[in-house]
Order: sequence, then C-alpha cells, then structure tokens
Amino acid sequence: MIESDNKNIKAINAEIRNLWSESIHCRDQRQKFNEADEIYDFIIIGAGTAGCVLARELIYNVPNVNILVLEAGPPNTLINDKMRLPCTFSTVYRASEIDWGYITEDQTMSSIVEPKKEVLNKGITYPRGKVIWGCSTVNGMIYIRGQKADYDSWAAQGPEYKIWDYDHCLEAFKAVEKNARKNPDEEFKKYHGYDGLLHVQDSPFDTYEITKDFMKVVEDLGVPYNKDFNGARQNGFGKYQALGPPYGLAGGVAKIVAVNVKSFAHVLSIIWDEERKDDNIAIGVKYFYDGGVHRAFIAPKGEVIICGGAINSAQILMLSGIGPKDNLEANNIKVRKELPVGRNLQDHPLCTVTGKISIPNNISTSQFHSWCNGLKLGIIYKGNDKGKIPSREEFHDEHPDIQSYVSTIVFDPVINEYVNSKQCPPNFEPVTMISVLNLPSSVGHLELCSSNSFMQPKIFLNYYEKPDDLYRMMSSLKLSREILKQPPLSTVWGVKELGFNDEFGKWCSVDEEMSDEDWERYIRGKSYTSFHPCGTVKMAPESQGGCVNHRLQVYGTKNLRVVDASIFPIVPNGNTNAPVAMAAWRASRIIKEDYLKK
Ligand SMILES: Cc1cc2nc3c(=O)[nH]c(=O)nc-3n(C[C@H](O)[C@H](O)[C@H](O)COP(=O)(O)OP(=O)(O)OC[C@H]3O[C@@H](n4cnc5c(N)ncnc54)[C@H](O)[C@@H]3O)c2cc1C
Repeated sequence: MIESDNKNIKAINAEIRNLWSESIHCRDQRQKFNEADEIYDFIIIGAGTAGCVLARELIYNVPNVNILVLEAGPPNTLINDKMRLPCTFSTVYRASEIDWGYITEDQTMSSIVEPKKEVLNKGITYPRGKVIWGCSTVNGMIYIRGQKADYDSWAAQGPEYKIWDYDHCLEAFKAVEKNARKNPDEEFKKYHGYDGLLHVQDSPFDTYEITKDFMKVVEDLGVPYNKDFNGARQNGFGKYQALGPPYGLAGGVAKIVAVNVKSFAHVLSIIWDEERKDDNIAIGVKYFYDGGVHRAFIAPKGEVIICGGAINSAQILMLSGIGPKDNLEANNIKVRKELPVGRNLQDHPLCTVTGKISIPNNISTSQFHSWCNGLKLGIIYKGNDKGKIPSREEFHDEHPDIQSYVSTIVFDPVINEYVNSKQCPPNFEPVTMISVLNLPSSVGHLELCSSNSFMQPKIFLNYYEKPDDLYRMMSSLKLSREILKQPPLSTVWGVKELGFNDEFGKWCSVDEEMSDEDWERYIRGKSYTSFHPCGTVKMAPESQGGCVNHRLQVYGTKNLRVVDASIFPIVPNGNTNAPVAMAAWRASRIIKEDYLKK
C-alpha cells in the first residue's frame, strides 16, 4: 500500500517537473515584450475618484476598447485594514505610503484687521491620496455635492457650456449614486439615484443623545431643519449621509479584463508627435514603473486623459510643456502651449473650536466614532461678512456659504498633541466644531519648482487674502463658541471650550474677550484644509483663463483631456468627491460621443 503510494507521488512529481520545464521552454519562445506594442484606446493617468469612474463608464459604454490606467500609488488593499475601521480617516491620510506628502508654502500678507501689520499663513500638510481610488480611499465620507447655483454658474460661461448646467449635472449625480435611504419620499427621489457606483447611506444607528442636544441648541438659535442637504435647499441643520469610494472599478470582472490597471506606475509626461510638433498631438505617455521608464501609446482614435487630481494634473501638464511660460522656462521646460495651468487653485479652508465634555455620560462622544468619522451633524448657513454671529436671516438664507460640523476628530495641533500623549486620561472626550468656508473669494496657485516629476510643485493657498473670507470664518467660529456655551451642552454635558485662554492656547488679548485682531491671529494660526483643492486646469473659454474647453479638451492640443477636480471653474458649495464622480460620468458620455464620430 505504502509502496504504491510512493510510486504515485513519484509519478506526480515527474509530471509536475515536466510541466514546469515545458513552461520554461515556452517562456523562451515567447515574444520579447516590445514597448511600442503597448497600445490602448484610452490611457487614463491616475486611478482616483475620476479615473476609476471614467474607466468604468468607458469600458461599459464604448464598444471594443481597451484602456490602460496608470496609478502612481499602491493597490488600496495595502490599507484595507485601517480603512475599514471606524473613524480612522484622520490616520489613514497621514500614512505616508498612500499620501503624496505635500506641504504648502508659508505666506506672509497684510493683515485684514490691521492692514499696517503683516501676518503669516504658515504652510500646512496637504493630504492627497496616492493609492487606487485616490483621495476617495482616504476621505471623510461626507456626502454633500453643492448647489444648483454652482453648476448653473459653470454653464453660464457660454452657450456650449450648457452641458454642465444643474439639470445635466443632476442626471450625472443620480447616475453615479447608489442611495440606501429606506423609504425615500418623492421629494428625495427627485434628487437621488439608486444604481450607481457611489454607495451613500444614512447612519445605521439611532441619533446619539449628544447629537440630539446639539440639534436642540441650533434649533433654539433659529437654524431651520434640513432633511436632505442635497435636495432643493442646502441651508439648515441635519444629519449627513455618508459616501463610500467608487466600488465599480473592481466589479464587473467580465468587462474589466479590457482595463489594464497598473499600480506603482508614476506618469512622467505626455509623449507628443514630434513629426507634427506644432500641432501638439498627444500620442502616449512616459511612465516610471518597476525600476525603469516605460512608454505606452494610443491607437489612432485614442486619447490620453489626465485624472491626476487638482495638484498633479496641473503638474503633469506643466512638465509636458503646457502652462505659464515664465514658470516653464524658469524650469527649462520647452513651452508648447501657454496656458494659465495651476493658477485657479480653489479650496475650502477650515478652522475649529474645540471643546471638552467634563460631565461623563454613559452615552458620550466616544460613540461618535462608530459611524462616519463622527461627522453626523451638519449646520449650513450664510456667514456674516462683518464677522458677527450670523443672524436668523442668515440661517434662513438659501444661498449659504458656511458648512459647520460636529466631530470628535481634533484638528487643533496643540490639543491633538495632548490627546495623543500619555498625559491624556482615557476619559478625555473632545468635541470639535469644524467651520468650513464653502464659497471662498481668495484663490491660490501652483508653481513648478523643478522639471523633476517626483518633486512636488509649490502650493500657495492664499487663504484669507480677501477680507470677506476672514470675516465670514470669524462669524462662524463665534457661532461655534456660542453653541458650546448653550444648555443642555453646557449643563448636562459640562462642555467647556479649550484653547482660547488656557494651557492649550492664549489668544484673548483682553480677559476672555477675543478682539477681531485676536480672531485673525487665531484663524491664520489654526486654519487647515478641508481637502477640496480644485480649479487648477479650469474649464472656461480660453479668453477667460480656461485651460480646457467645455468638452474638457486641453486648448492648443489634440487627443488630450483632463477629467478631475482640476477642471472645476468654481469650487462647489459642498464637498468634492461626488462632484468629481459626476464630472467623470459626464466626461465619459462626451468622450464616447467624440470617439464614435471619429
Ligand atoms: C483626507 C481627505 C478627506 C476628504 N473628505 C471628503 C469628504 O468627506 N467628502 C467629499 O465629498 N470629499 C472629500 N474629500 C475630497 C475628495 O475625496 C476629492 O475631491 C476627490 O477624491 C478628488 O478626486 P480626483 O479624481 O480629482 O483626484 P484623486 O482622487 O486625488 O485622484 C488622483 C489620482 O491620480 C494619481 N496620480 C497623480 N499623479 C500621478 C502620476 N504622475 N502618475 C500616476 N498616477 C498619478 C494619484 O495617486 C491619485 O490616485 C477628501 C479628501 C481627502 C484627501
């Protein structure tokens, strides 16, 4: 019995050895990999929100095409363990292997309150996802997509821009959304989709006691209730819906075989047709992969589509000779087409008031952590441009510009250091009121500082360059302080603010009072990004500072488009993930139309 078993094992071993040697033999006979053979109908640079939605929509809607998606970062499986934990987003985006690690420039400017004085906006870390799904892998999951007026203003740039008006964008928002709200009413159904890539949901948990108390306070202050921030009106307080990344790229295996997704593939520049160099015809891309430089080319009807996000798409264009002449020449880059690439950097600045719960309760803020990063309650209203606490009229104004939310994530660097230190007791319960300037007037810009594509561009945010930005932020922070002082937050929970006049910070120049000058120092010293850069490759007529036209084609080039947050002419009055997915969906329809016409 044992002998026959041994014989069988020997026979199997011999067979496996034969198969193995046969495979080696075959391998020798295989054709050598030839770079020029790497030809695709579409080459997509960047597998972020836009790149994933676009690849998915093109492969499903354009017959018989193949697509290459090049992503500089790793597969998202690398951080799956962290991503799936509650409230980890603030640690995930700090993980260096999946973040570009950008830092913005220090900027000195004239004080708004005391114009004779100089003030400093200190450089900040500027997280950007470097991973499959890009920033949507690391984002805070808040689902607010902006107002009708935002998209109508995109469309107002000329008759051909009508394809970006609210009605067209709403069609796309609905197409990319898979909303899980139970028993939606007819009004809700008008604004939401149920079969798209972005999973959107309400909290699966009951409203926490402390959230109810926050809601009571803001209602008493005169803020109206809003049951759908993405519905007909945006202002008011209410509970956020949360969103997931675009799951679609990984699904639909049968189709996906025609999409080649390469991670760890860093695109260096566009390859141009040098025989017809005056026409700026994109024919492929050069990228760094597996220790060497590779090239991939497009088929005759093909296109290169840059989806690198608001910082990197602008950088890739500039490295390829498309951008501001002075900046390119200063970096020894041949100018192919002069365009204001990188100029229109818009973002939502954020600043916070932090508090502490001093009467522990069996239902306390630690429970916020269990869903959606604790960001369950939103308060949206119009900021006061004189810096006063907003009035009832401003709460009811249907053109709000401030988004404020309640969280347990501590953005204040001094308090955050304490929270993460050994001195911090385990029952320390922080609560943060986060104010976001949703319609800022100040605009920043990017500049190349090298022709090396691995060096980050210089990022100038210009936060609070314009007075109304500073005063509106001031008005929101004053309101946050007021909210924390109100019962039952102050009585039942013993909420106390931190960091104004204590061991975490002394900002009040006179007693407990904050003068406008104190507020300006506080705001400039503590502001951070709410992670929504956009606009650096603006979609607009070329005469009005545009870099791409209404069909997202780069002016003065052929076969080259940009599809991501960088094309937004104006930052939406909401968060940016869904607008990016929406823009990618709309772009896929435009690209399909053009492709089928060729
Ligand atoms: C920490 C954080 C929290 C956020 N929270 C929210 C939120 O709560 N709600 C919300 O709506 N939005 C949120 N956002 C914003 C939202 O996620 C982004 O606006 C959106 O994902 C941007 O999509 P994109 O396609 O334009 O760019 P990205 O998602 O940044 O995708 C660009 C991709 O291109 C890749 N790439 C770049 N350069 C190259 C190159 N040279 N070669 C190859 N690949 C390259 C990048 O690695 C990246 O994967 C958050 C963002 C961050 C960072």
